Amino acid sequence: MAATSPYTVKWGIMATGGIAATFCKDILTNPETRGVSDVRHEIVAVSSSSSSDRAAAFIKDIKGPSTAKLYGSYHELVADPNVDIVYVATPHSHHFQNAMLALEAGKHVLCEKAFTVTASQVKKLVEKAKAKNLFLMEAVWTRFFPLSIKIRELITSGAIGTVHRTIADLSFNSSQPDGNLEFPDTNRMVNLDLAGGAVLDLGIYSLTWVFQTLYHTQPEAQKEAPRVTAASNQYRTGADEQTTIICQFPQHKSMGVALTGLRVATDPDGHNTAGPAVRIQGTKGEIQVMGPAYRPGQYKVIKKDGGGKVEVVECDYPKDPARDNWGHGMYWEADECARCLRDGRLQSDSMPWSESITIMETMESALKQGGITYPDLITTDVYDPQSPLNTGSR
Ligand SMILES: NC(=O)C1=CN([C@@H]2O[C@H](COP(=O)(O)OP(=O)(O)OC[C@H]3O[C@@H](n4cnc5c(N)ncnc54)[C@H](OP(=O)(O)O)[C@@H]3O)[C@@H](O)[C@H]2O)C=CC1
Ligand SMILES: O=C1OC[C@@H](O)[C@H](O)[C@H]1O
Repeated sequence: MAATSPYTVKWGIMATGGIAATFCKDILTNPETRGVSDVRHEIVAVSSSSSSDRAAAFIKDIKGPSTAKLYGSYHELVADPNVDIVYVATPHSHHFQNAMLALEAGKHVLCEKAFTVTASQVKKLVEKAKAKNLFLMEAVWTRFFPLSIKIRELITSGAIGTVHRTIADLSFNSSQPDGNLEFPDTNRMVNLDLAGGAVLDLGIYSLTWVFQTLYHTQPEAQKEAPRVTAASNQYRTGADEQTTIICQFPQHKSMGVALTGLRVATDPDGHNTAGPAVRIQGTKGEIQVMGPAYRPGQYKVIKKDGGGKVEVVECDYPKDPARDNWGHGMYWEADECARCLRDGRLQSDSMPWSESITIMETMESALKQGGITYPDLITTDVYDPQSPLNTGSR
């Protein structure tokens, strides 16, 4: 029998910053290096809001195909008939306007986390995707790791009994001796105009662990939005520099604690000496995930009746020797997009629209309780193709 050829998805890349390079290098790796043969990826166009020269420098940097179209505007990218799906890799402040620009142009969308700045913006994107029969997904890559899938399976199979609590932390030590953070005030990590702050950049991962262990694993009819209690410390820019979010799921008698911050680190020495980044606690035992929460390398299963024995599972991120030994782990979410497009699915079961909305509502509530407010330009849910967020006139 003849082998079926892989389904090829044609990507258009919106923005040329750090994560765009990481993602593109991943999708340029040979899928066979991770045991995948049913889908493959092509980069057919790259756009920069600053210039087409910047797009050209980007494609050179990632050793991308010379056939890729190079655009000096996001509008040109979304108008390219050869592009199937747009990867939105701009700062979170821009996601709503940029993703809507692509959906309006009839493109499927994979949008970086945090999906948007407000829950109302996510809802508008979902409505548009539904109305136009387009695929849309928040790029929470961590959900697609074999490690995450395995842990969700362990939970649903009852391996650690009924899960009543998850504690997850993603925090970096960016403190300087003068009391400031290491980022200039204009940097996207702390700049309110770019939706800066710990929650939207890092807290989303702590919440990912809370949600994928206490919410996603529940039967559809029993999914329960959390009661949210939160507190933030504000940085001098007005962004949150440290936030703690308690998610209470009363019907399930469970609680999630999502910690995030830029003052002290989850992993102070970079060797996980301080212990797990995530603890998933059930009646029959506990799963511990060794950080960082966005890209863990190991988990442990500690059983209540395990007699002191701990199962330790290492998790690999396959590399491609033909592409400078590259392989970061973003290819798995890209493979999921390809399969959804191939199968005509508008949303992924692993990161469904309803869950993105509930998580965004959780973050919005936490930020409100922490007294964090973002400018109108980036919180509006009114789409404007000529918004400076779409035209690049910063
Ligand atoms: N999944 C993951 O592991 C990670 C995800 N991210 C997410 O990706 C997004 C981008 O982050 P990252 O790549 O680190 O950011 P960078 O600052 O490195 O890049 C952002 C890019 O967005 C474009 N852009 C458009 N307008 C602006 C503006 N006003 N200010 C700055 N940049 C602008 C620029 O590209 P151009 O000039 O070409 O238009 C710029 O290079 C964020 O939402 C972040 O949360 C980030 C890191 C890791
Ligand atoms: O998504 C992310 O993961 C890694 C962090 O370094 C980065 O700030 C964040 O955007």
